[in-house]
Amino acid sequence: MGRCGTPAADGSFERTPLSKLPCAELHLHIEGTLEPELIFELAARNGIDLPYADLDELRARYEFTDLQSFLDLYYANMNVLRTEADFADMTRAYLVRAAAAGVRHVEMMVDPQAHLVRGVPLETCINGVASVLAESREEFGISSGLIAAFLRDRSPEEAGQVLADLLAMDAPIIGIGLDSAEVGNPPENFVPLYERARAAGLKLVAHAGEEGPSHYIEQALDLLLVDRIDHGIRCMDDPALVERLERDQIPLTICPLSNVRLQAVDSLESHPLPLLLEQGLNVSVNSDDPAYFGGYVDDNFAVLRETFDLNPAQLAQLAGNSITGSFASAERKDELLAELEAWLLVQGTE
Ligand SMILES: Nc1ncnc2[nH]cnc12
Ligand SMILES: [Zn+2]
Repeated sequence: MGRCGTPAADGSFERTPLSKLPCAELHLHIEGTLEPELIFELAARNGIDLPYADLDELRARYEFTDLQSFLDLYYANMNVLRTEADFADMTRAYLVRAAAAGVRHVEMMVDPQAHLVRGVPLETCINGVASVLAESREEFGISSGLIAAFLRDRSPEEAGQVLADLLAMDAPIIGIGLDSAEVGNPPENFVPLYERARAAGLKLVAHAGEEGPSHYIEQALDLLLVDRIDHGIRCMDDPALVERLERDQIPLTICPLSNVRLQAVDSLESHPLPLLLEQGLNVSVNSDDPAYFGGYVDDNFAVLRETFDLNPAQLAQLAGNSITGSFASAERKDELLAELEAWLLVQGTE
């Protein structure tokens, strides 16, 4: 199928807007949804002096050269999150936007250590986020799960203690993840953490091959035994690994706008996602930290569609991968795949 839409008088091509593509979002840091307006609102509510005079001054900082330059601002802005209500408001704001984007299931990460080091108790961040997720299906039509992500640039011992505390409080988490500064902090450092999480019946994901080398992806698979890889784009450096990812249908949660903004790729045009999709890998589209990278999941789909001229069947394949790669129940997956099939049928007639 070619482009759908109508050529404008000046010859440019105006695409017909697609009706909401139903999908799952599998790679989303809830703290990365903290929009500048909410940062100012929470700072005022909590009596915090921000180091920015106004929204424009804050927005001027959203120019990143690499992952670390983003992480510095991401962690600094979290300082406004102090109470359960702050975490709950941030989570609700994301769900409102995600529902508008077509998200029907979300598995979101939270970074407990980033709050603990600021003196915010585990219960405050977990209960604040989880209280809103508990109602997400009823309120927003979005089923959900929470993943506790561990900071790989802090010690494995600290991560182990936080996992023990999460288990002791019976935190409503479905799995664990591994994020923050990747290069120099390989998956192999966290083998005992992942063993403990697996023994507790948790699902396992890890960022690997975002900025770090392709063998970090292999370590995450072989040593941590992860169920999916967050990012994974550096697999392109190793054809045998690409073949393995295809053969074993390992889900890769890809974040195109993030990769562009953090300069993990030279440009959107050179992003490997279409090649990986064409080669049959289980790649999905996600927003990572949408408040920082210029768009939510629908924006990511829109730029991909525009840049690579993706047709509805290809968009449905990407959305289908997000559903099959999720940890949703078999029943929920069937429900969402049926919705997607209905979406695809309608595309031909719009
Ligand atoms: N893209 C990303 N990579 C690693 N850690 C993160 N934490 C939040 N966003 C991240
Ligand atoms: Zn991420």
